Amino acid sequence: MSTTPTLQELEKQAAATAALRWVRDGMLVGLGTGSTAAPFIRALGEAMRTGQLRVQATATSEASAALAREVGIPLVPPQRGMRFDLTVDGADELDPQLRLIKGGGGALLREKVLATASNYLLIVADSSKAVSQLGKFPLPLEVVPFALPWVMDAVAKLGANPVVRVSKTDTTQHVLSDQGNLLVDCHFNQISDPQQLATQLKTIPGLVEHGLFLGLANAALVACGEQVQVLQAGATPVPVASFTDFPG
Ligand SMILES: O=C[C@H](O)[C@H](O)[C@H](O)COP(=O)(O)O
Repeated sequence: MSTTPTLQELEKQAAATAALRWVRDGMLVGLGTGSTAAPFIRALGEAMRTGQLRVQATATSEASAALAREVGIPLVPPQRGMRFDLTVDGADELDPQLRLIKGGGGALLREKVLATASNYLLIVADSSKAVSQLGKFPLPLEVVPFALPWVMDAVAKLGANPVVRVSKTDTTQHVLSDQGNLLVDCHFNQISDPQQLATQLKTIPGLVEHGLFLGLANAALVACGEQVQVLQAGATPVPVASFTDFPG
């Protein structure tokens, strides 16, 4: 039984489909995780099936790798010297400087690894993700289980209310990342200085990674209804149809 898609689902689809314009034949592509990255992976698989594009890819999660295999995108494992021409990923929040909160789907560690190893990080998002200040969305952390109590104490001292992520269907079960680590969602409400917070979080032992992505995104495709705008840090948004500054 098919249901009518919500406006948010249509926006995710529109942003994801527009991202195909950034892909060139022969690229090594990083595949993001989540409900906006997934339609991009499907659209890329379809473009490969019809012979429009040939690419290789690496995925930021087991879920995205499974989807990529399903739609026929060849996957390559991580290796020395590997750089991605393009990574396409979602975000939980993005601000006008293209600073991001990511990790709502628990994939922040692999996502940050690929984002850092990419020549171009393209974010795809529905209109609800664009904010003037980061922090309404709880900041995800990936934490080694042994270190949990001390990490919780340390982030509370930074002004957060930290909550260990549990399964939506069984709240007695902790959600684990693909690496087998815990996820902690830090409720700050607002993050006035993301760079300072990122620096402080990096000093906490056992905190493997945090979901602040600063200075990593090159552009974001944000859909508002059927219109997709290209956002770049410090630049006026332009409609995707008139954007020409592609990578490579
Ligand atoms: O860990 C998950 C990722 O950071 C996602 O890209 C992020 O949570 C956005 O996901 P969605 O596109 O489902 O809103």
